[in-house]
Amino acid sequence: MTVSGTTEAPAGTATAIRLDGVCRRYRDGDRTVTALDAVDLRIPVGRFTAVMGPSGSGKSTLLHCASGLDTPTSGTIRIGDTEITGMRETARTRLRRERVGFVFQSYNLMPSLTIGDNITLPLRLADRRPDHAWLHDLIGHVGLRGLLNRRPSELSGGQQQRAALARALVARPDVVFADEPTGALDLRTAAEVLDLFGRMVSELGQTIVMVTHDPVAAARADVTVVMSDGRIADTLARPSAERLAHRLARLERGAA
Ligand SMILES: Nc1ncnc2c1ncn2[C@@H]1O[C@H](COP(=O)(O)OP(=O)(O)OP(=O)(O)O)[C@@H](O)[C@H]1O
Repeated sequence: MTVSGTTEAPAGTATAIRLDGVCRRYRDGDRTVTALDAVDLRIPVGRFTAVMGPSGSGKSTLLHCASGLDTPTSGTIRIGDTEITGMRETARTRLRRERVGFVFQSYNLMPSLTIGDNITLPLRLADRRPDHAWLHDLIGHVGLRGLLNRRPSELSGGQQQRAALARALVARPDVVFADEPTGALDLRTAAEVLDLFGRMVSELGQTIVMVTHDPVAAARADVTVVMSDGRIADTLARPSAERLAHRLARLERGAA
């Protein structure tokens, strides 16, 4: 398993996402902001990886670049064996649709569609037929059987986030990226959603990458990548929430 201070995948584990020397700079008036500063990172297949760090440390930029939503200024990114840097926008869009799933803090379900239609939307967008056995299993896993004809506004926050996870998984993506997925949930519901993420990893071998501010959420992951000033400060295997909170507090005070 990964240990503090390294950014290697655990020995013998395949790599789902690989970043080499990734920089992302933004122009801000006459200033340049370096959001990612020569990041090298391996995200292992079939593991739950959390990304945390102080506000402005580059977590969202890392997620957007690694998922192909944004393009780095320099460096290379691979999803599996496919290098996504240098791809045209249409090819990247297709790759995201086929191989990447997303879960957002605000669920982003379509209010006018039923939960069932929300979950299968990625298949319709990709013009793919549903695999009915998988769909049946998936809906059982996320505990939404019996709620498929409801609209999102008729579900609790936790149920909506479980629907969003099912939508992210329906096309069997290589990796699911989750951006603060528990940010809008109360503690108990957040714990239930994190349990579900953990089960998708341990039971289905799904690769999940989750950006979070919350040390308690990050502590549920197999590996936590801690960011600071656009760099990776640590990669920690199953750290406790206390250790992560302490690490974050030090980084927020500006200590290394
Ligand atoms: N579009 C942009 N234009 C200019 N600067 C940007 C842009 N997007 C991000 N930045 C800057 O890049 C740095 C990293 O931002 P990023 O959003 O990745 O951090 P973060 O760790 O996700 O922050 P938070 O936890 O507050 O969401 C910050 O200094 C931010 O102000």
